[in-house]
Amino acid sequence: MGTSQLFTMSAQSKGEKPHDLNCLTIKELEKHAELRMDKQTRDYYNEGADSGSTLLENSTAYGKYRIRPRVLRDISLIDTSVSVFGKKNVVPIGVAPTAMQCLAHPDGELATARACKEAEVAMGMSSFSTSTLEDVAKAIGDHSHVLQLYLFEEREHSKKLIKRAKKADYKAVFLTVDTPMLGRRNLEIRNQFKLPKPYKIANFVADSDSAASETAMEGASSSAPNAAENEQKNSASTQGYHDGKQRRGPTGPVTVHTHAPNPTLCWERDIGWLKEQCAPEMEVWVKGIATAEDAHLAVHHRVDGIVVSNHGGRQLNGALATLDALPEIVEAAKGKIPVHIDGGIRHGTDVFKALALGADFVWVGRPVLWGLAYKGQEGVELCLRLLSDEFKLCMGLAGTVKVNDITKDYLVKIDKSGFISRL
Ligand SMILES: Cc1cc2nc3c(=O)[nH]c(=O)nc-3n(C[C@H](O)[C@H](O)[C@H](O)COP(=O)(O)O)c2cc1C
Ligand SMILES: CCCCC(=O)C(=O)O
Repeated sequence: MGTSQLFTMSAQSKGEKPHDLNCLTIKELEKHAELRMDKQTRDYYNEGADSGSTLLENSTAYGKYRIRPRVLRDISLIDTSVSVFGKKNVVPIGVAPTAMQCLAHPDGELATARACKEAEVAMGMSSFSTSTLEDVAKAIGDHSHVLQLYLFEEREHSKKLIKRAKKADYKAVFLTVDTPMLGRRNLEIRNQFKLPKPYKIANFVADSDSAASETAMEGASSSAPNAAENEQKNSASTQGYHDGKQRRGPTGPVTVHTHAPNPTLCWERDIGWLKEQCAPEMEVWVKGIATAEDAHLAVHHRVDGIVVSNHGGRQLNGALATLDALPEIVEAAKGKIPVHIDGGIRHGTDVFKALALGADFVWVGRPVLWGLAYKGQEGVELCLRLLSDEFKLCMGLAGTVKVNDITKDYLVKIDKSGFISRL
């Protein structure tokens, strides 16, 4: 009997799920997903803006740190759990909001929600999902779910969405603030990305006032009387945002390319307004903070929390990797509001390092999409299990038994010449 089989049986005998011997790491999950996704989806999910250097650095930044493990500490009882949005989360890991999950698997966001419920992990739901926010809320039950929001220039759409989110028991709104314009994603442009039939940007189909709005999503039904016209509008506006020639006010049907980027967003007008709309049921967080200055402003405008994010390297290429931006943001906000982080997290040790540098919680984007493409709900569960198991192992081998024990004392920074510095 091979060692891997033995390992599998030992996991099973403890009542844990058996290993998937074809997929033991997030890297392997990425490879499996690559084979299962069509080119348009693979390019849309995996690419970063411009040369993709920020996308790459989000992951490689973790390699600048090494762990200082402590020993002889009785780590037989490790508690990886934390509390987020008033609920227990079994690990300090959540599923970041990513758009259009039906591209990866027909069950899309519903499969992700069921996996999050099973794994007891919080889910971020994109406004631009291919399932409605109500259906996702039903699928996740009373486990934590938050709604990512693109605040549209057309406030009415956003108002309705917020109302629906409250009713569906979303715990918070994550306002995405790093998309005043759409980042330049060259593969998306070259592929002339469109959501294929029969999928729809589900939240705005239910919300639409007319058949025109319903059919004008990417992948519009050709049976609509004005489908051809809308199709044309869609690709024209996509082009307009990508080449930066002009900004049209986003009137008409809600599409990703016309409505998500909002160049008018600002602290003074929009945060107060959003807090009013969300109170008292839902918290307001800002997702896409990259500097101490903006962390101070977030505290000043009394948001409930921050997600340090560069949108997975899909917006401003050349921006700092999120892990590199984290320390100054933690210094500005720690103890005042919670600081979460996303971008490039591919190992349990990455989660440990982000927490050691002061993050309270991490969110994971692409690996979940890869899990979805690999095996739907089961694949997302596998993704979450790999990261959770690795994180628990890291905690134990580093000599920590509680998430709160993880501090910068457990890390050193190592530069390119091998010089090691304590933090
Ligand atoms: C395919 C894709 C779609 C995304 N869609 C959204 C979205 O709708 N709203 C949002 O705020 N962020 C979106 N993001 C950004 C993620 O929430 C998150 O910031 C990022 O994926 C984290 O980096 P990671 O993929 O390296 O984990 C998207 C990311 C990807 C890869
Ligand atoms: C305007 C983009 C909407 C989806 C998204 O956030 C992404 O693809 O990164």
